[in-house]
Formats: sequence, structure tokens, C-alpha cells
Amino acid sequence: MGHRAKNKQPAPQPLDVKQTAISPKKLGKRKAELSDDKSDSRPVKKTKDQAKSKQKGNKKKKENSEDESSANGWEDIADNAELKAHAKSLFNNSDHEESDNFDMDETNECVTHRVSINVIPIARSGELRGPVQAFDFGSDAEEDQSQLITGKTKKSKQSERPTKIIPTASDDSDSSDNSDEEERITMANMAARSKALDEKAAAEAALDAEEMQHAAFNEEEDDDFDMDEDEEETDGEPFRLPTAEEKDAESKAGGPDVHVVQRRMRECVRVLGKFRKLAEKGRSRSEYISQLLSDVSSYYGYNDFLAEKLFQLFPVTEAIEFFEANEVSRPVTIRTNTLRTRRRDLAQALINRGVNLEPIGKWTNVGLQVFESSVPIGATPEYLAGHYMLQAASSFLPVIALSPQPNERVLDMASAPGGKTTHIAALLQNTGVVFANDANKTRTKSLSANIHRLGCKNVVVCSYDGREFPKVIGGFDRVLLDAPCSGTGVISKDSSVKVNKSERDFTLLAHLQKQLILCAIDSVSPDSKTGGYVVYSTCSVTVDENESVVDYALRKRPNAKLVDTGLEFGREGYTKYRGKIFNPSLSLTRRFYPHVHNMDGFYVAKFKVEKRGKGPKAAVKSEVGLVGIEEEGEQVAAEGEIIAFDEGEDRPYLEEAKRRRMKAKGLRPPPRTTIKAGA
Ligand SMILES: C[S@@+](CC[C@H](N)C(=O)[O-])C[C@H]1O[C@@H](n2cnc3c(N)ncnc32)[C@H](O)[C@@H]1O
Repeated sequence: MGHRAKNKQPAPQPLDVKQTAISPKKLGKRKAELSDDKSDSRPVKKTKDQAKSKQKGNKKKKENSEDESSANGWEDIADNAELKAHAKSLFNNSDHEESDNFDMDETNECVTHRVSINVIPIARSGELRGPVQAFDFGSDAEEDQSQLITGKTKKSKQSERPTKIIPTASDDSDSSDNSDEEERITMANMAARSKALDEKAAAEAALDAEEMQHAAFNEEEDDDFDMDEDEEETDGEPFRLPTAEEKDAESKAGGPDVHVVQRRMRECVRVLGKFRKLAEKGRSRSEYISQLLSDVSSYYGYNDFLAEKLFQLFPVTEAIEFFEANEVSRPVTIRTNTLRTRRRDLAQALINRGVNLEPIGKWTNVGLQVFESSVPIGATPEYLAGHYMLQAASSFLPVIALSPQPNERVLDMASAPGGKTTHIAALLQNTGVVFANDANKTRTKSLSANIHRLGCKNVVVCSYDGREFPKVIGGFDRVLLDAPCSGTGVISKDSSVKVNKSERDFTLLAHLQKQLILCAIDSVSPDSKTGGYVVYSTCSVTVDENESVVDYALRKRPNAKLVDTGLEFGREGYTKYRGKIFNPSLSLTRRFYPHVHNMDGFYVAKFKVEKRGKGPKAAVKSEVGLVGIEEEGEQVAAEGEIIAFDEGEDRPYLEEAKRRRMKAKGLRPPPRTTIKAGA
């Protein structure tokens, strides 16, 4: 476990100057920024004593009224043992039995249950980042009396929250709820309004206290992560990397001090940002990177392999933001089950129970973000009656992309525990049929339970290995493959991913995902009058499990092409990555990140499947080279030709991974065999 997790450290000041640097010296600024966007106001690092005294203070505050950490957005809900126990008793881990290495039981869906019901109160800083939704609880035209909770008339606690959604540069940012109009006071909202005022006063008091503390602390020590200030002070001064002897001494002393690590990470990021100016003479960029990586692994508690793999996905500063975001819980969200209720009615029912919530964003008309709740959100009468599903916001995305139409036949190939199946059933309005399949029989129990609770009457549950489709049944209008994956997008929910994923896991997972995606494509009827689509998604951010798999499918199935996902936000998928060149249409796929969109890391790709032989010419074969042996001698389907997944196909790929493992262990690998991929 890393320093950050082990010591329950407050977060270091984020390293991106532009976005988040808030100097503890600049007290007024800090407060002003907090009122604008609480998600950006992070506590600065404190000495151990200060941290301790703050912890004590926090305890008191928790007893009295509001959790201070909730106000500053850095609470760790996992710390709340009592609530954790409550969650456990409710769900009894029924969704989490492992079946094999690839049965991603620790996925966003599965973990959502555990986390959501824990949160009382819930982080107010947890705004989802995406296009902002005007505060409107229903997009249905018939909703006419929503004054009570609609944006135009609502101010009070909703408008006192930080700007709800912070779109990124590439995202739609046209609207926000900044109405200044007075909210209409009603019997129903009076209590909530008064509570909000109390909360605001308490938050301000806590903020004042915190600022005083920062001021005092700052006089003694100034080694926080505020790059803004340090830049001025030390710009031009090279940062000296530790020598081999210093590192030796460090490890003899049981590893570096957490403050040293923090400071060194900050310095390395700074140097890497202006390498020529700030680097120590004679030191290479890769030396700084390897020091930073080693500090990232120890500070955040990742194994070296995964730290590097994730680090490589982003520019340096952004990589640190990603690691930081994985230390913070994502907002708790629920999906209205439109088979049972309307979002407006559900919102009202939950508000009446003391739940503080608001719509997630304009990209969904069924999602609600829960800020705090005086009742366990996974055990309300509305929950038990199936009016909503506890579901991560990112999990809405693949179903929105799939866009099932009434009366269609849909296959959900890896469906347990059914978050997406029940969403599909609702969009079908209980017409047509959904085949909800999952290879793990045990997990189909929670799948069936959710299907019943949510009143889905058009679902058939089955338990086959997805690779048996379409032999089992085919000819679907749409197929969702929410693939088993490594879960690198949901590290904030399942930190075990930090240490339990090895290179071998990624190799084997990608292999399985490639097999499944071909079966998903082959299960779709190109003759479908209304559909003919496959959506592939994972809750992982690695390229191996996403673009590489999709690119592979394009090469093997020339009758399938990528189309726009229809999602309003998200970053474009990679078309090039570390020497790999993918089909240019990969830019139509979408990536979602915790540090950018404040939702779990996720990936979504949508294919249109056409008639064989009438599809586009064999998909552009990746101009590879560096993709490695996987590509050598690869079979690319010609028009009209279908190549079944060949078990031996990835053998060289697997063999190469084995060779690397042996080398890493200091063993001499056997000579390469002559088997080529696709042979
Ligand atoms: C990401 S989870 C699915 C979450 C689900 N779609 C939801 O929204 O609730 C991946 C699922 O794939 C299942 N799985 C693993 N290997 C499989 C295979 N070969 N065929 C079908 N399902 C598989 C796992 O049991 C797991 O439930």
C-alpha cells in the first residue's frame, strides 16, 4: 500500500498550476475558489502533528454535525467502518464471487453497490463533469409542475453548490445552472432550504478554521504542492535527483519519508515540464521519469508495472491528476427506473426522505446525483420497490450508445449484475426481448434479483461463455459487450487493482476480449431493420483492452465499421499509441476519465454491422511494425470472408509475454518458436 493510502494523507496540492494550485498563503483566494468550485479546493499537506490534531477535530465535527471532510471534498468513505458494515449486511457480497481470473467481479457495477450505500453524507465536491444540465427533473414534455425542483426557480442549496459540472475543453460547456432567481418556498422544500443555510454557515465556519490553520502552518513550513509559488521562487534552479548512495540510504532507512516523496514528485513534474531549463546537467529525461515513477508507485501504492502503464497514458502533469483522482470517491449516482416511475417523482420522494440530490447532467434524463442522505440510499422503500438502480454514471454511457429501440432483440453478452440489462429493458419499455447472459452462474443470481426488483418483463437470463455466441443464438438487432476487464477505470472503488494486475493479466484479458468482440459482432443481424449495432465497453483505461481490441475487430470483421457513439462528451479514442497505429476511425470511440469527467474511467465503441461481402473493403490494416508479433503474418479478412477466432492466433503474443516475464526474473527464455500470429 502506498503512502497516500497507508497514511490517509490529505491530498497533495495538485500539480497542475493552471487548474488547481491554491496557495495556503493566499487565504482569501482559497475561500473564493472554494465557493466557486469546492472540488478544486484541496487541503494542503500538513505536518504529522497538525494532521493528527485535524483528525481529532474532524471526529468531533462528525459527532456534532457535518463531516468537515465532506465540505472539503476529501473524505474517505471507506473509513467509515459502521457504514461499511451496513453496506455489507445489505448486499452480503452476493455479486462478488470470483469465478476465474477474467470474471471481473470487481467492476464498476459490482462495486457501485458497495460504495453507494456507504455514503452518508456524500461528497458535495463530487460533481460529474460533462455537459451541464439545466436544473430540470424531467425532459418529458408532460412534466409541468416541476417548479418545486426545477432550475429556473431553484436557488438555495443547489445554487450554493460549486458549479455542478465542469466541462473540459473538448466537452460541451454551453449551459450551467446559474440562475439567481429566488426559489419558491414550499412546505416540501422549506426544511431542505433551512438545512442548506445551516450547512452553508457550517461550511464557512469550517473554512475559516481551516484557513487559520493553514496560515499558522505556513509560517512554520512551506513544502506543499503549490507549484505556483515555487515556480517563482525556484524557476531556473535545477532540481537535483538523489544519487545512488542517497537512494541506498533511503531504502535502508525503510523507504523515503512521505514528505520527501511528495516534494520530489512535485519537483520532477516541474523539471519535466521545462526540462532544458530546469534539469540537472548530465541527467536525462528518463532518469527524472524513472524517479517520478518510483515515487508514484510508493506514494499511491501501485505495483511498478501498473504505475508505468497508467502513467504512459497521459502527459506528466495529467498523469498525476489521474492518480490523484483515483484516491477520491466518485459521486454517488442513481438511475431512475422508468418502468416504475419518473425521475421527477423519484427525486421528490427521495427529497422527502432527506436525500439531497440533483440531476446528473443534460446527457442523461434518468440520472440523479446524490449529495447526502440521512437514509441508506440502498435500502429506501423506493429502492426496494425498484424505482431506481444504484449505478455509476459512467455505466449509463454504453447503453445510451447502444440506444435500443422498442421491440428489438438485444443481447447483453456479459450482463451480471444487470445495471445495463435493466437500463436496456427500460429503454425497450418492456417490449422486445433482452438476452442477459453471463458466464458466471453465481452472478446471475444478483442479475435475476435486479431484473425482478426493477420489473423487467422482457429479459431472458442465461449463462453461457460469451464465446459460444452466436452458436447458442444469434440474429440480434443490437449486442452490448460490457467486457470483463482489468478495472483500471474503477481504482477509486477497488484499490486492489493497484497491486494485483500484472502484465500477464492484461495479455490474457485482451485475448479474451478479442474473442468476445468477434462473437458479439457475429451475433448481430446485418439485416436488422432498426439496428445492426454492437457496443463494446470496458471500465478500464488501458489501450490494450480498448483501442487494440476494437482495432483488431475491425481488421477481422470488415463488415463491421465504427460509428459515432452519440455520446455528447468524452475524449476521442487513440488512433496512435506508443508506436501502434490504429484505424483512423478509432477516433469515433470515446474515453472517460475520473480526473476529467469525475466519473469512473470508461471506454465506449459502437460498431455498425453490415452484410458480409457488402461491407467496406477490408478495414485498413494497421500500418504496424511496433504492434509486435500479434500483427506478424496476420490474417485480414477479405470481403465476404469470415475468419473465426483461432485459438492459436494469440499464441505468439502469449509466448512473448512469457519470455518477457522469464527475462524479468533473470531466467533465460527459450528461443522463439516460428509460430506467427494468425497462423
Ligand atoms: C463488467 S462486468 C459486467 C457488468 C454488467 N454489464 C452490468 O452492467 O452490470 C463483466 C462480466 O463479464 C462476465 N464474464 C467474464 N467472462 C465472460 C465470458 N467469457 N462470457 C460471458 N461473460 C463473461 C463476468 O462474470 C462479469 O459479470
